[in-house]
Amino acid sequence: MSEKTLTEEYVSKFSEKTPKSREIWLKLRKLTPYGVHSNWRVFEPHPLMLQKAKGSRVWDVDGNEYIDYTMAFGALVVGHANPVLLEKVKQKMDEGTIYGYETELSCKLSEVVTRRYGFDMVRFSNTGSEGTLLAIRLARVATGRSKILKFEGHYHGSHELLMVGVKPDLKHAGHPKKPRSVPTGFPYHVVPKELAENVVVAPWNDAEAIEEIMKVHGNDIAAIIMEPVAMNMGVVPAKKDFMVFLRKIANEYNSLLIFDEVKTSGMWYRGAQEYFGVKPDIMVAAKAIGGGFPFAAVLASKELLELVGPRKVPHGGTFNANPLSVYAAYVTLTELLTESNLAYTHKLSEELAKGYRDIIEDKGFEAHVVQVANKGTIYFSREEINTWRDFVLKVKWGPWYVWTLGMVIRGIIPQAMAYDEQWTISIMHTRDDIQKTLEVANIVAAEMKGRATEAIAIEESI
Ligand SMILES: NCC(=O)CCC(=O)O
Repeated sequence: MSEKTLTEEYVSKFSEKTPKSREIWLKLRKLTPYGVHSNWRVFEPHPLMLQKAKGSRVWDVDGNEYIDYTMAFGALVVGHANPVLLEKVKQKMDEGTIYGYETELSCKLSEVVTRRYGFDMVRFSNTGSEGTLLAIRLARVATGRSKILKFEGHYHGSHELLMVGVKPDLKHAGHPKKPRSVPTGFPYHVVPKELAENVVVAPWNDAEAIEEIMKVHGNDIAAIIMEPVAMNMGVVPAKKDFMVFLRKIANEYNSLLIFDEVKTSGMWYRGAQEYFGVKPDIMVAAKAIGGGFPFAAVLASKELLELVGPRKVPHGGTFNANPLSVYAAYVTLTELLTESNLAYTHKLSEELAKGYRDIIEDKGFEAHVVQVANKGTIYFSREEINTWRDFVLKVKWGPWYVWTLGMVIRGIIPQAMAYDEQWTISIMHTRDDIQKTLEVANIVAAEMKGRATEAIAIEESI
């Protein structure tokens, strides 16, 4: 009888520990595709079904406790069931959940948000997808141009306008310096050809390539949109001089610069502009700023945002600025995601990264850690990852999968359970959590050392 591989061993242990998750998932799979309500939750052999959460911890339906670094894909920098927030929101709920009217608090929150991020005006909605949709619409109307430049591998939500070059299959993606506008879902054309043609795709962190692309398309580009730290190929920050270059070239061609800060707005007090020293024309903030409630904000100058209005640029949404999300965001931004609390998350994140680096060095793994503010990931590759192509071609997925399972079966969810995601550290994580995580990481690494891991192919997760 052949011996089990470590992958097989961990998959068996995972299944043994989570039978109820599996049972529910098998039922759910008959009712919703892949048994998940967001494609990002697909996980082999089955996703976890959670029961409850508190602080840095989550519990699954089998009663297993985990230290969680998914933090709802970064939406929970305040931590699970933050007591300060919940106490207030529970009381607020007695006053009703949604009105379809503005409130005094939506006015106060607009003041807080515009002051914090340094813009004249703001429009609220619920999700990052809605936010990037409005940002693109505004840019097109403001410039009278149709084309958008985005970066290969960057994800801006699940709408057709930007589901191009998101996780392109390299067989179809063309030259690395001049990527093709591959629609997501290829070859099924989820995104109509006419829409994909209006999206010009460029390589991340490659100023030379962008200069050439802008020479061809620059006068038709309404906006350059980016995640300032690319979050769907692990964690790939813009190089600082690249960011300065993007601001400059956008100005040169009269294109707008849009920061999709769905994830980065929860990293620094003033968002990515604080870290990069570059200010966008339009900022889309979401996830963490709502404290775990659906909330997004599109920020821009008065000149740009005043294009929105009846018989002008359409923008609506029944749930926009609903009193619960608004109150949650207000408490989150004024009491919880303070400068000192965010600095605390950065410190823990640095400690985690250092601990992981020590383990990698000690075990001689072909891997490295990237950490920025309260986010980070381990790449099973020694080489630096700067672009989507690097990510696909240089990172090994077998060790990543084994590592993730090895941690999960010992009570640590090291990052969102998708290969392209990262860890998020909340203000409710503790030094003790980091310590425990590193102890487990040491055990998993010791088991992995010297054991081969099966090569696995990466799959589109959207
Ligand atoms: N980085 C991608 C996400 O955060 C998406 C989560 C989801 O839509 O479920």
